[in-house]
Amino acid sequence: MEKNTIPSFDNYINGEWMPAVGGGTKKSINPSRSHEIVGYVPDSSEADLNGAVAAAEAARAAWRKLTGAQRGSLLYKAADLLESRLDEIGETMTREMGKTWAEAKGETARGAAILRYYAGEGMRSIGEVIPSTDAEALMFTTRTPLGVVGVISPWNFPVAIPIWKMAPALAYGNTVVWKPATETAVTAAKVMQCLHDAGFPPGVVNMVIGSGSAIGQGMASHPGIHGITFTGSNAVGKQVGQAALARGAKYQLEMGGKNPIIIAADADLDLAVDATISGGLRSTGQKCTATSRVIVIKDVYEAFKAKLLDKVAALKVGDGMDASTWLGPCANENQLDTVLSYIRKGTEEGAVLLAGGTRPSDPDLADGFYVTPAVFDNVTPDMSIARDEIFGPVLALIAVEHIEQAIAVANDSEYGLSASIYTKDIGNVLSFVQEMEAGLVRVNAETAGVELQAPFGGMKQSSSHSREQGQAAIEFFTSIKTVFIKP
Ligand SMILES: NC(=O)C1=CN([C@@H]2O[C@H](COP(=O)(O)OP(=O)(O)OC[C@H]3O[C@@H](n4cnc5c(N)ncnc54)[C@H](O)[C@@H]3O)[C@@H](O)[C@H]2O)C=CC1
Ligand SMILES: O=C(O)CCC(=O)C(=O)O
Repeated sequence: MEKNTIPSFDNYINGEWMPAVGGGTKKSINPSRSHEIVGYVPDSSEADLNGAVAAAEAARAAWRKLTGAQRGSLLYKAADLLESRLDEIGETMTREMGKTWAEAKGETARGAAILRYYAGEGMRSIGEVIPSTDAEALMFTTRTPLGVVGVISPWNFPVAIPIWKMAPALAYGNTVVWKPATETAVTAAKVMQCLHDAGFPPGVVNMVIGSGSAIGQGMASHPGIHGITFTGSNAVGKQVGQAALARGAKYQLEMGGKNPIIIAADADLDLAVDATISGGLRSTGQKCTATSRVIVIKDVYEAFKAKLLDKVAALKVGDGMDASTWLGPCANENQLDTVLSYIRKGTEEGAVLLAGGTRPSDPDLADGFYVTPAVFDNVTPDMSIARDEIFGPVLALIAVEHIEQAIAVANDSEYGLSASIYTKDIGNVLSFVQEMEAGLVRVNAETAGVELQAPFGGMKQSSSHSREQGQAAIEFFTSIKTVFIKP
């Protein structure tokens, strides 16, 4: 189906591609050149969602009865297909949300690795034997799937995040209805095509593309969805959680971050600068694990700042498909507006903008949602740029006297997702690891960079206190059943 050579994509329901019942479509555009349409995608309504939920419900009994190994074999096939389409899917991701092609391909490869990890889950232990007080009885735990799982995913990791939700959901015997972000729905359709080609039975995994208010909220309130897993903003996450709680469904929320990096006086400053740049500015700062508060001990503040500014000045902003680009555009116009408004606010509240924070002067970039990477000096912990999640290429430098103050400032946030420290001092490391209120703490490493085999999630407002990925995923996607058997 082509509209003037621009491809159109459909929902995927009960093993078939189909347009939205009402026929509505939306454009997915390229944030590097906003006039360029990447594809038309469905603007679905409740009728489409109901169809997908009904298909997932009809498929779930047979899917649950397969062995874990049988389910896993389909995940292995999907991984191979995703990997074989890495360039194409990576390019689509770059054209839809702007991250560089290298990052997009890396994320797609990570998607394949996640699929393989959970394919193997089908062969691992799912329970334990517990001694009974009855000498004749055998007591043990097993796991049972939730049923139909709703997956609401954002645009910033359009392959990895939905896969780290869908792969365990499917491996543990659930069926899935997936609502991707419309901004990256073409990428989603290409991921879905891999699952289709892998041969999942009709109805086991479904995709409905549409607005958050219609399909996302519709999923959270749908009585046919037994568990809902969400990644995105705090405001929406809380609505999803409340709607799920109101009807007694299980929910899991991964939301924002305001992640600090602490630079101790004994840090290797070159490595710390590289980690700050990579953690804070890759993917244009649009990671929930992105570094945004850079807390530096005053003894090395000026030296660190000079090295940071040198390297930030060398970062090339441009189209992510251009091999020389280091930093793509913001993913959409709202993100660009948010970033520019925080840059204004930062200056108004008394921080000093040392670099970037403007639209690039290159006329070739005028039609994209570009902003140059910003570094703020003289930031105090009460300023908006030190408190709110900006989700853009903005680094806020905060000077502190000593490590205790650094950790106190780092903890002075409503969020608690990831945090890092650069130091060689074991005392600093131990204080940081023990006192830092974050779900992911990293020593001599950047704040971003989640490993698929380890639990991932935040403290405080960053999550619903659950964990995703690794073995932790089983806690959300299954219920424990305690079995007591007596002759
Ligand atoms: N934790 C993370 O990884 C992410 C955080 N964000 C944060 O959110 C801010 C806004 O970005 P958005 O794309 O607008 O995030 P969002 O929270 O609106 O979108 C995330 C997902 O939720 C869906 N959604 C939107 N409204 C919904 C509703 N009422 N009920 C159910 N689902 C709904 C969206 O369609 C998308 O699939 C960003 O600036 C950033 O701060 C955004 C994306 C990812
Ligand atoms: O840092 C990462 O690799 C993952 C980040 C993430 O989960 C997110 O931005 O939602």
